[in-house]
Amino acid sequence: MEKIVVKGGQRLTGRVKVEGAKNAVLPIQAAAILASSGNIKLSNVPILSDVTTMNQLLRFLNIKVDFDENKHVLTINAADPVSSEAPLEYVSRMRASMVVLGPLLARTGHAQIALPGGCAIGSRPIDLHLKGLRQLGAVIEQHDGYVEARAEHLIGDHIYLDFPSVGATQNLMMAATFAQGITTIENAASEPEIVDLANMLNKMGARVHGAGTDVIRIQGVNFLHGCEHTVMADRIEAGTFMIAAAITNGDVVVEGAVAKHNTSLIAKLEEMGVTVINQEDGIRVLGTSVLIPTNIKTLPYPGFPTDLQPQMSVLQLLANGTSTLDETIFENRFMHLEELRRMNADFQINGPVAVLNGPTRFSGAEVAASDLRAGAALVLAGLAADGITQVRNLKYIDRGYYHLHQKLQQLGAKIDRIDVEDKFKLAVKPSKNKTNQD
Ligand SMILES: CC(=O)N[C@H]1[C@@H](OP(=O)(O)OP(=O)(O)OC[C@H]2O[C@@H](n3ccc(=O)[nH]c3=O)[C@H](O)[C@@H]2O)O[C@H](CO)[C@@H](O)[C@@H]1O
Ligand SMILES: C=C(OP(=O)(O)O)C(=O)O
Repeated sequence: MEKIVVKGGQRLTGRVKVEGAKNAVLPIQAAAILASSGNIKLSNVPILSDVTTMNQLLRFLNIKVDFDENKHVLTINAADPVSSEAPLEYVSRMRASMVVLGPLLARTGHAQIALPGGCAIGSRPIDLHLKGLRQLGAVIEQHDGYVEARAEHLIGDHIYLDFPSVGATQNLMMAATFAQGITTIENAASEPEIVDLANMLNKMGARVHGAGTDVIRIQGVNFLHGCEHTVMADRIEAGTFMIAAAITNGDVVVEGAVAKHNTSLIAKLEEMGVTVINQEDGIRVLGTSVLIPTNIKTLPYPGFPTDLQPQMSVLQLLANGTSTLDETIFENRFMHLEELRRMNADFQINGPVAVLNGPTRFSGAEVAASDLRAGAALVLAGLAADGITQVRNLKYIDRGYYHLHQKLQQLGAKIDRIDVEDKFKLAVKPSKNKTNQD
């Protein structure tokens, strides 16, 4: 078992580079299923366990996948006949496996996917995905823990989403590329990752219009082919480093970060007294010694992203007074706060609202990540804490952050990733060499 160990108190300075976006590349990998000829060549692909899981799932579906990790280039070829079943083994490891439903159904007329169930942050139903696919003419049944969809032909329709679900919008957009006629998705999600997927689909020969707004129109085509595409920068990873800079009163340039993708975060950082400068090569964040409290509500894009809420709660807890956090997207996304209590945080949770009483003097403790962003939040709290913080359950952090500890190290953090077994072995058999325990 590995842990991230942080000795707090260092001001972060310097430059850090953002990877390609996890939440953009996963649906884009799934979209490759639709290409019955040619290679899909993806650049700027992040090296993350979720990307590996999606690659394994594609291979299981009889699709050729080659990931050149040195170059961050992923080549996918789905020219051979594709099988249509995604078993629980993959779906349970990564909920985003669900986005193969739309493309599999469109390509093969059949898709059988293990039901994902909930996860640590909430229940995460897929009713909107299924409702939309039914409107396109799919017959859908649930049995033995699977959802099974069939459709000889999908036919375009007007779909209204009760909530602008990111995954449902992606699944429906991909299914509709092969539907006869025109599909309109109203109250569609407008996240930048939706735009990235639409751009990629259009390079494959699809006709998707309006992505990035709340009405997306897709004119069906008969055939999609290979293309080349560069995955957008990860706005959540970028935001995590921007918050880390603010947490340590640092001065950090987040290279490759796109300001227009993080306007809500920038507005909230500025409200708290942090200086944010939009530069040609990224975003520079300069901290402040006195953070002003602020109230935050998570919302669909362009509202404040739920995926930055746990990290931002750490900054709010450092502010000079009481802040609130209203989590409207996932009903159970405060798990990190209970761990932060072990680091001296003072807060009350009233349903979807957390009242965070700052200023907090975090003290180091042993804590465990319950999900990806909770893990990032605990590492960030460790950067500001007195003493040593040890964060367990790194498998969650590895889903969405590439070399988080090394990147923070480059910025001056005293942070390491250690194998607990090795440490134990070291403790029982001390080496003659002197080791630096910092
Ligand atoms: C891989 C990926 O891109 N994951 C992101 C995606 O997840 P994901 O696509 O799962 O998120 P959704 O936008 O679908 O979910 C948002 C809300 O809608 C609800 N809902 C969703 C679908 C449905 O059929 N019925 C339903 O009720 C969910 O329970 C949740 O409360 O968007 C979330 C919201 O920005 C982010 O936190 C995730 O990081
Ligand atoms: C919730 C997240 O991802 P997923 O939807 O893959 O669980 C996330 O990226 O924070």
